[in-house]
Amino acid sequence: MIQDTPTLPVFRAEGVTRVYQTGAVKVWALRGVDLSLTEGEMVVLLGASGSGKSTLVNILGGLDLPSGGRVFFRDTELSQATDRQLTAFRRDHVGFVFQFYNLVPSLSARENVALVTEIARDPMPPEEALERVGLAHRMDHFPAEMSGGEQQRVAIARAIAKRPDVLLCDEPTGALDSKTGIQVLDALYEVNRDLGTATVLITHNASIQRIAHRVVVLADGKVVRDDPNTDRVLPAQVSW
Ligand SMILES: Nc1ncnc2c1ncn2[C@@H]1O[C@H](COP(=O)(O)OP(=O)(O)OP(=O)(O)O)[C@@H](O)[C@H]1O
Repeated sequence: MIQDTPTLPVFRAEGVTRVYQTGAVKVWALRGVDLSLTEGEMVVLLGASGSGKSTLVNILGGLDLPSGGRVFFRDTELSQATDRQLTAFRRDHVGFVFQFYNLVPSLSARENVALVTEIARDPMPPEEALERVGLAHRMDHFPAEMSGGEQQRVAIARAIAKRPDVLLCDEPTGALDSKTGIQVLDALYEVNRDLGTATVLITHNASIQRIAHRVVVLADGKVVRDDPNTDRVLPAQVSW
């Protein structure tokens, strides 16, 4: 068993709602979510398709605003922020990892990561970011020359190279088989452990919850479970 319990709040959501309106039809994607995320914590977010996971993570990451309720990043209220403030928040504090890697095909792994480090305030060298995700030997490969898991690890290197405070991952292993999926989880696990980056990981694979400090389950736009994981394991111990 691995014991490490971080404590300070990095995100706080209070009564968050999100209603999508398409014509006359309203969809209540979030129906009053209360949640806090602690500095350095790894949270796995589970829930059926349509339960509101991506909506919640997009709001935490400043990609979207709630319809009601309040969201704070440390002392800053995101739910009151202007577009310009949200852009600055995302640039300075958030790394995103999505199911599809969105790498530039004509650029090497190193160059894909350098796209971000060239505009960040205090970036790590692209080489260090790639080493952290186990790709020291693939720096000059192009996306088409890499496996899905390697491409996703380049995407993780790109997300962490600007040293974000939080890493928001929406189905990062959704397109991967078990072997490459575990390599991707290893990279996320080590970033969280070694850099202390608070991490939210959305997944449909319930066995992945075993690597989390805390497990949150959404159903129908509400938190129906929010529990610490007292028996954390390494990604290699997850049965896929
Ligand atoms: N842009 C949008 N316009 C209208 N409805 C939307 C929009 N985005 C999401 N929804 C609806 O909001 C609800 C929650 O969607 P969300 O994508 O947050 O769920 P999810 O739990 O991430 O699902 P999945 O696991 O399938 O990705 C769903 O009913 C979805 O159809």
